[in-house]
Amino acid sequence: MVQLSTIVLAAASVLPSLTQAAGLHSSAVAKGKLYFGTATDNGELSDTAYVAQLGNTDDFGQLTPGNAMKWDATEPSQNTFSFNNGDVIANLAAKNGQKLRCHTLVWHSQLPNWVSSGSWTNATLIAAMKNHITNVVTHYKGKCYAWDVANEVLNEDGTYRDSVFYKVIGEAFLPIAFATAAAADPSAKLYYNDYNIESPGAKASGAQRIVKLVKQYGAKIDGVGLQAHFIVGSTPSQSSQSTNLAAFTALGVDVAYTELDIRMNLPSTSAQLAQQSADYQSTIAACMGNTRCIGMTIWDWTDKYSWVPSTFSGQGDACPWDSNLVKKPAYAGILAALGGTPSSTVTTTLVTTTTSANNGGGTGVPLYGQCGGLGWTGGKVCATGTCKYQNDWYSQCL
Ligand SMILES: O[C@@H]1[C@@H](O)[C@H](O[C@@H]2CO[C@@H](O[C@@H]3CO[C@@H](O[C@@H]4CO[C@@H](O)[C@H](O)[C@H]4O)[C@H](O)[C@H]3O)[C@H](O)[C@H]2O)OC[C@H]1O
Repeated sequence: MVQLSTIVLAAASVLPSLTQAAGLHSSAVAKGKLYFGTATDNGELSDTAYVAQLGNTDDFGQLTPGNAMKWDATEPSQNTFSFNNGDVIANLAAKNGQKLRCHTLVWHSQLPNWVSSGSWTNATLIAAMKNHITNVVTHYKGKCYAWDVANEVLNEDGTYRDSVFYKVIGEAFLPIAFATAAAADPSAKLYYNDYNIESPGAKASGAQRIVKLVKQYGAKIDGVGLQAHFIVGSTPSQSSQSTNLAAFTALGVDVAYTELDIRMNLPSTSAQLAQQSADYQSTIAACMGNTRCIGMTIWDWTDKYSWVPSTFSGQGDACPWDSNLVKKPAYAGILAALGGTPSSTVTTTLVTTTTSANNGGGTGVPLYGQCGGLGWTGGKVCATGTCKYQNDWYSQCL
């Protein structure tokens, strides 16, 4: 009996090093990335529990406003600017010590009517676009780590989308936009941002053409944002994403995952949640494998406020936390790809420590419902070979 107590106390004395939990952002930074972050939106900021986790800088070192900096929000009528909602999020990020990705300056969507339906000439639209960019970027000067200068200007085949900007100005609207943003805030990183450019293909090639175009005009472009609005089970493979990232970074720009979420048909099943975890993990791993993939942002962190259900009928559950703000298996998948240390309870650690002779550790990929792989701190093998997902990690044998 005395001997057993001694063993338990000895195990407890090493607990801090065994149970030190590192969150998503801390783990990303420890591996040389600038941030792991999340989008947020003004309507969510009255939810106290939501705001508490949003400000948890162990998980989130960066925020992106989901809507507050778009053209319809910042310049609803010509030359009348409104920064109230954007300021709320910029100030919150500053208060929390989080980087701010600013989103977005030139986009065909969420444009006020005066832009999308105006009677423009080449000269008047260039002037209006430059005025918008100059005012908005100047207002946030010094506060934005990066700006998504242009968003989604490509069709799926890599040709230009038929936006008012392309129709009236032609492709020159892109270098003009980047040059204008650079003049207003020389220290902000300037990004081209799009979806379905996360694996090689015509649209990714189109984005690479844009990088070259902007550079050819002598304007600054620092990076390409890959939105990564994926679907469970059809997320591009890690190798395809890695090849794709390398094609961008070979052009001398940074890359970042800017709007990552992975949706599924509802209602979700445990198999879908397991696949979602694997899909998040392979995507984050692709970024981790490229030194110029500087950060990762999820498009909000909880299903409670995800944009997905209102946009894609019958789909949802796209985030790493569920609508009760509880971590899903996806969280563990992301953390494993970041090389982070999962949190575990004292009980788990003690059991793990005293059964280390059965340690099944190993270097495998941790998947929902399995244990003994990377990220399962003690490497404990359950009698059944499976673990129960509880709290925020696989903490009990079934
Ligand atoms: O409150 C929401 C905002 O959260 C929302 O933010 C935008 C969300 O994503 C970006 O734009 C969308 C990107 O996905 C496109 O659909 C894709 C169609 O192809 C599929 O293969 C792919 O999986 C889909 O993602 C949407 O058509 C785009 O709108 C954009 O950068 C964010 O600003 O905006 C609407 C607000 O109500």
